[in-house]
Amino acid sequence: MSSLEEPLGLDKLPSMNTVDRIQRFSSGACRPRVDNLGMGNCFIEGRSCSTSNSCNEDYDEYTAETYPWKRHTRDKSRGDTFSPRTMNAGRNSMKLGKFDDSFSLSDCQYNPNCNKDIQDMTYKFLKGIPKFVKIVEVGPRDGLQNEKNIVPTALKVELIRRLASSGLSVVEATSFVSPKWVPQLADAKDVMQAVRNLEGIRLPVLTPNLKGFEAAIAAGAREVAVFASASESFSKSNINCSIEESLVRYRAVTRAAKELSLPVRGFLLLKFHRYVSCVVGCPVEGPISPAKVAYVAKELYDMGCFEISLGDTIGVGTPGTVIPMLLAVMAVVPIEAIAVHFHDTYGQSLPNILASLQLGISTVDSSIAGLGGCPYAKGASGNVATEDVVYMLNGLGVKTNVDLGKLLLIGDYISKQLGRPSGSKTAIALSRVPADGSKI
Ligand SMILES: CC(C)(COP(=O)([O-])OP(=O)([O-])OC[C@H]1O[C@@H](n2cnc3c(N)ncnc32)[C@H](O)[C@@H]1OP(=O)([O-])[O-])[C@@H](O)C(=O)NCCC(=O)NCCSC(=O)C[C@@](C)(O)CC(=O)[O-]
Repeated sequence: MSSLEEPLGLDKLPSMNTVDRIQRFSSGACRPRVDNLGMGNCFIEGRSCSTSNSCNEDYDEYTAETYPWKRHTRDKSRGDTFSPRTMNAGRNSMKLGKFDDSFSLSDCQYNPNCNKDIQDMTYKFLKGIPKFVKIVEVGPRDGLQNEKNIVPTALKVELIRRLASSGLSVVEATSFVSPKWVPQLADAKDVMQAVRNLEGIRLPVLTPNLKGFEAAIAAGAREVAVFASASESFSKSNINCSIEESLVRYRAVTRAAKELSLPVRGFLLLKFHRYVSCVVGCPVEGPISPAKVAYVAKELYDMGCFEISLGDTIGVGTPGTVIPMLLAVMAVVPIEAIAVHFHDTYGQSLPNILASLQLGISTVDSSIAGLGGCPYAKGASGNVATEDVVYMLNGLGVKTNVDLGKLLLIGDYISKQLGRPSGSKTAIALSRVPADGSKI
């Protein structure tokens, strides 16, 4: 393994003091936002509140609700104990069957049901995790944009319809970009017109400039996303302009959207260049500093993007690189406006998501069946699979309102239509479990 391939070690992580400070900042960041883009009240850990004090008060109540064993430890006389069962919440709770028995070891030393140290450690490890996580499904856009064969419009529309019925509240529908650059999404207008009246679902679309924005609005889009890069070379290869030029374009888009009172999401494409050499053979720019990422994120936020999705476009980040980058962004953008978007090239998505959740981030992008890849990012593989994210969140007791069973069926459907196995580890694992042994 060359030094370029070595993951960053713990010694490169910020000190706990920094993390504590930022966590305090994140509660402090719980403040009303003055704009008309749907962020009037702060929204932290799945609940809205209007002042940082009320958020702090809510926190105690929230931790007690989310981690019932915290209360249980205070009331052992009732015989209540921490049980793995309490980790599961929401519509898709895992029904623990045979596996549950394996936790009931007679030796108390190894039994989480009666070991207070384990309860305390578990609580400490999980306490920053939000109670509710919003999943932004990007399969129909990011997932399909890199498909070599043109996917029929009717299939794209059917995929969006099915995803909308799974409990997801946001499904990225398509991109109004140049068909010369992304031929797969040349049918953006037809897709949008077919799904525009779906109820109970937000359907943002990507718009790289005013031309794309106007086409999106004409086709019925009611939410748009702009996408900037933290790397000059990547900005050039993806949207054919410098970072500053892209920010000028996006200011025009956000201004136009504001006039129509439409929300704008901002994507910030990252490349952890330290690792690029092992993917494409030549590091062009060296590492992108967290400060550079924070600068572009703040520009997007200040121009009116209600949410900034931080995208590890080629999936090379590890918690060692992702955490410092997130801390830098959290210092300038309120935590409730930050989302994370990981590709799974090196299998780092779930650890990166867990680290993000521990910092308090509560919006995660993912793609059904792990579809995806960016046509202008060589080596980019699929996004983290939505099924895998929901499986992990269910296991953590975090609510998503998404039905994992339905997701698995949709993932199976689209994988079969595209003629390839699912990229979801959960889907693959469960497809091997006999029907009567399924835990879902
Ligand atoms: C930005 C441009 C358009 C600049 O492309 P350009 O060639 O510099 O544009 P131009 O202004 O010189 O115009 C060239 C032609 O494109 C047309 N044009 C111009 N704009 C549009 C438009 N909106 N829709 C349709 N057509 C358009 C324009 O009308 C003209 O047509 P012609 O006169 O030659 O017939 C181009 O580079 C482009 O479309 N890039 C999109 C690349 C892309 O979609 N990448 C993937 C999305 S980013 C991503 O996947 C990462 C993300 C978000 O998922 C996060 C992560 O994974 O980390």
